[in-house]
Amino acid sequence: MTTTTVMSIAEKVLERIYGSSKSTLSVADGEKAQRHTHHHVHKHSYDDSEDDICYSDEDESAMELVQLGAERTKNILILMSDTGGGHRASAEAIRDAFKIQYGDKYKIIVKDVWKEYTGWPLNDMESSYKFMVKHVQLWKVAFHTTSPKWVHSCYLAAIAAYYAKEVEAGLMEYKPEIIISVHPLMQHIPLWVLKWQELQKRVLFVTVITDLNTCHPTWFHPGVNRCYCPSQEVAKRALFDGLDESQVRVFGLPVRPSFARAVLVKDDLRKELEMDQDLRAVLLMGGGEGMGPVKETAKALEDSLYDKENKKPIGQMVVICGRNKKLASALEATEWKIPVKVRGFETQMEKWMGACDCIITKAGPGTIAESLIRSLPIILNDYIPGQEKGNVPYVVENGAGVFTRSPKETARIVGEWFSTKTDELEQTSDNAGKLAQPEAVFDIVKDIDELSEQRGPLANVAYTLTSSFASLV
Ligand SMILES: CCCCC/C=C\C/C=C\CCCCCCCC(=O)OC[C@H](CO[C@@H]1O[C@H](CO)[C@H](O)[C@H](O)[C@H]1O)OC(=O)CCCCCCC/C=C\C/C=C\CCCCC
Ligand SMILES: O=c1ccn([C@@H]2O[C@H](COP(=O)(O)OP(=O)(O)O)[C@@H](O)[C@H]2O)c(=O)[nH]1
Repeated sequence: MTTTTVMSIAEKVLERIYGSSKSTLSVADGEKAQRHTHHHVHKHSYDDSEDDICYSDEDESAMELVQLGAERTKNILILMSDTGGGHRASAEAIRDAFKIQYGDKYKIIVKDVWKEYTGWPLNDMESSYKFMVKHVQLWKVAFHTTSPKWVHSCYLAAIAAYYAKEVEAGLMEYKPEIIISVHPLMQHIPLWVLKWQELQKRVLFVTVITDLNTCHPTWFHPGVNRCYCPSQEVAKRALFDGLDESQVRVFGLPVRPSFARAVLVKDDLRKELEMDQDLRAVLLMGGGEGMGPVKETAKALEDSLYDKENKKPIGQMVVICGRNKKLASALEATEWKIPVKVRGFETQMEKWMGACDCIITKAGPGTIAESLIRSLPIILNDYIPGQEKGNVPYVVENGAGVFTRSPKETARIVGEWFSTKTDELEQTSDNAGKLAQPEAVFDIVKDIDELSEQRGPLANVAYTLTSSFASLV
């Protein structure tokens, strides 16, 4: 890809937005489209410091608005997509933590702006993603071939050429003073839009990464105010990809406050969830989509948790199928020798995790982080190539669990944990608890609040100053 090609894509984007081809661009790569257009109805001059803003005459009237609206509720837009269940879970975690910490100070909107405002392929990432991860080699190729910056920048610039205006309209409906992206593909286009609208210094843009280790480089955009990394490993990658230390913070992966703050008693939970009070319990799941070898593992567990000699169960099983309805109906229709609960998409995961003694799951980062908070020993039975690969050593090397793809081996391990190797179960549980970062989500929202406070009330008038934005709403 040559600079000229990137330039022509960027020019096309500007043409789409401003309907003019007279824009003069200086483009080093797809990320660095500088806007020097004649489209400056409201021009403001900034110096390099974020806090030091020089005002023009127009801004004086804005300052009056600032004083009037200084205490106004600030809008936060969280950009997410239901590609898997983890992005929504993290978005909701951040929303809930803001509510707990700051009450009505912020109005939080969680949205898939792509889905609501754009067209194919952005509006249907869920099914494209589901298709690709089902054909796992396809995902592997897509993940790795799009990793180089020039490749994904070109794809995203091409998409922006078609949809930047729609994304702009989407952002404008919510007039956010703060944008939080919890998805790897939601940095570039919104940041371009902010840049073209000269709102980059007024609207706070932060990324919260929801992968624990081998994340895709699209997560790292140098234009963000903060990049929250869940682990030191991800932080290293961010720095390597060009982010500055001042942009990077490591607090952990945001998990819903219902996990972090609730005091849960196993006996009470089992009563509430109508589980057996005495038998040890294994939780079996496969992320929000119910992926991986869930059915085969359930069958194998039925055998390993049944004492044939004494004709009685030595454990019980909970299977959470998420949005996989086919899996749920197949398991519900099965007769089991041991106590089994089959559930669809559960909204109170903290309770099911709190009621169980270990978990079997694919290597989804959300499920892993939640399990660690509940001190659950983890058996990882699958991972999505690319972003989930690195989650396996994260769990195994820290002694919080084991990895095996074999349903029989999985069932054997659980059988031993529940009978002859209870010490190992306890030790693994202790190790898991040590890795837990229940406060991460609160640290993240506190840092965002501090950043927002540093900007002062000026951010409140971001959308009264920019004519082209205002004309959209
Ligand atoms: C030069 C040859 C190129 C060959 C590739 C061909 C076409 C590109 C097709 C697809 C692009 C694939 C994008 C890859 C980057 C995605 C970054 C990433 O990590 O995304 C992860 C998310 C899912 O989130 C993860 O979910 C997990 C659980 O399931 C887990 O929770 C994890 O923590 C999460 O991170 O993936 C996506 O959202 C994928 C969206 C797929 C979009 C498909 C659209 C396909 C149509 C055309 C291509 C258009 C745009 C692609 C833009 C690519 C920019 C990289
Ligand atoms: O029935 C379900 C199944 C899953 N989840 C949540 O969905 C998220 C799954 O995220 P993860 O990163 O583990 O995997 P993904 O689904 O993204 O592949 C976790 O927060 C789970 O607690 C849920 O709330 N209800």
